[in-house]
Amino acid sequence: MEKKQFQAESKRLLEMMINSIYTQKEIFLRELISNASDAIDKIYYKALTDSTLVFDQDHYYIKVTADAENRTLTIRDTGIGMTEEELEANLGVIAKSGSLAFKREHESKDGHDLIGQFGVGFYSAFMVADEVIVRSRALGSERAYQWQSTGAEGYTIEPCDKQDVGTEILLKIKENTEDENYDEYLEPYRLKAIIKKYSDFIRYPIKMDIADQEDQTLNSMVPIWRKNKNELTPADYENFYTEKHYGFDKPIKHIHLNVEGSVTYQAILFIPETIPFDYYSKEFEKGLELYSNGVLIMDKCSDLLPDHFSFVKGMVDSDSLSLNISRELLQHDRQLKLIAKNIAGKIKSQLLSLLKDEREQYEKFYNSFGRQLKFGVYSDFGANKDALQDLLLFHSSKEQKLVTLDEYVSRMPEDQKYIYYATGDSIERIEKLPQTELVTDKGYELLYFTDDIDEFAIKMLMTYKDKEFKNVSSGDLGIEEAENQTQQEQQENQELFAYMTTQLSGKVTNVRASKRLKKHPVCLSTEGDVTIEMEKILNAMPNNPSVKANKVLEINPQHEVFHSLKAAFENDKEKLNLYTALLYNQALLIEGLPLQDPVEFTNDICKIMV
Ligand SMILES: Nc1ncnc2c1ncn2[C@@H]1O[C@H](COP(=O)(O)OP(=O)(O)OP(=O)(O)O)[C@@H](O)[C@H]1O
Repeated sequence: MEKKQFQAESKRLLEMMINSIYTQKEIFLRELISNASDAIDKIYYKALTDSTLVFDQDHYYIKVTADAENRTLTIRDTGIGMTEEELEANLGVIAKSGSLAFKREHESKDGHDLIGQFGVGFYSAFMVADEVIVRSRALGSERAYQWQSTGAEGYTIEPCDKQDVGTEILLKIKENTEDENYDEYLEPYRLKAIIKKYSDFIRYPIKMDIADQEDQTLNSMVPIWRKNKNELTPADYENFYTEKHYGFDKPIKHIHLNVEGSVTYQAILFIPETIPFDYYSKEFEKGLELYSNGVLIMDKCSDLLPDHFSFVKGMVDSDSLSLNISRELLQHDRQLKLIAKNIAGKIKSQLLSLLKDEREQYEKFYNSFGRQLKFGVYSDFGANKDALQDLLLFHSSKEQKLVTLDEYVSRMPEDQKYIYYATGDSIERIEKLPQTELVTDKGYELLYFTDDIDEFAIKMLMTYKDKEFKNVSSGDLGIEEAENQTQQEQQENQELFAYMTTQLSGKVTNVRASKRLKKHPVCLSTEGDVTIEMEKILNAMPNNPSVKANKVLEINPQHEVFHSLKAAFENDKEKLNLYTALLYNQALLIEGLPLQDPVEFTNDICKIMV
């Protein structure tokens, strides 16, 4: 059977390509500048093997000229140029990349990789131009040719005059429409911004006449991430941070990576010092700048950073990414996943060494972004908790400063079963909590949780180095002497506690003798998973899930008040009711919980005064 070739309707193909593959029109300039840079690189390559050719960097540049009056934009290069046949082959056939063919012939060994590979970028010019005229003179040729096209209607090629080797691409910029302002592509400052954004690290100078300055070079040219770390000073990194507008602060640390192996990439990452104003809001977008071959592909690639490191700023450059023809990133790219994983590991080890060697700096960082790390422990059902637990810090009752979990556990006395913590709005408040008395009396260290995420994160962690976490206000504290003593009181006064529990029904689930109080008469504790602090936080949420903690009113059997309760239970139930209400309200106040009826509370106090 005869095999037939597919026929492409090239007119329709071109139209489709021009109008549907790019999401942003401004990238036409990136594509044309990348082509110009490739054309210069080709001379560089040729010079490597051709001794009659000398590549003197100073002779090569790209020049962008806007003529608003005549609505033309010209991109000129001093590159290798195209012969008549090459104009025909490269610009007359869609998806034919002369650069890809060239690349296959000349293996790159020194990072001078050509950018072009798909053979479509050039046509993006038709997104902003009605007509494109290419004048080109190839290296080693005496003649120049002109390729001219209005897009879908086809093209013509004819001889023309051009003195120097290279290519000149003239775009006749479209008239404005209702939806589209094409004038901006004739405006020098706008053009400069587009060039800075995408083509800042093109190796050759990109020049433009702006205001009174002729031939101003717009791009930085040398990507500092390709430089040797030893050649760079801290100031170089700081300047880069500022120039790239990563932040207004001075970064705490930079990470310069040059990774080769199963995945190859370079990156410069920064750990900022201060929180961006929108950081903890939903407007904040995490991500790193992503470059392929020094050309910007994406300005916020979120897949490169896990949420728990969303504060990191910086860029990644890799030649091993799979791009689609619009030079946008292919989703689910395996290489990208590898890079992201690698980067997360590097950030973590940098933070760990900061914690180890520059504690003060780490604490500065932690004050800004520690909350994000704790969110990281909690979210995704704790998937990242093991990776993050050693980066956490909490205020310690013993040290009166932030300590790591490892520091806490390493100095636990042998008889201490749990890692104890207490929750509250501030350190000062927690210090006064009656529930902490027994634990601190025992000489045990206590961690203070003042951030609303703290307890949620710790519940997700459950244990650290096999030690369970214990809220001083909930359940059994695991301290034995206290256990035996209160057990007796509890049994002897069963009826009193049962009576008080009935009095407080709906408010507490139990009243009992406290194991944790030493000097204070009462406190609230909880039974079950939900603590009072968690109840407060959950109930403050917008979709109020109305979660209730099972509260227990604990009475200190060693306190004198307890004798009054016992006496009232025997002789005067009304007095006992009054005392019960008073003690319950006091316990609420200590916890920072609202009183249901403050007027009744003050009346009750007056009753015992008169
Ligand atoms: N300024 C130029 N100087 C010399 N050759 C050029 C120039 N612009 C384009 N070409 C030639 O035309 C070909 C097609 O260009 P086009 O931009 O469509 O694709 P590409 O650059 O190869 O690939 P990509 O679509 O990935 O950018 C190039 O491969 C190159 O051979």
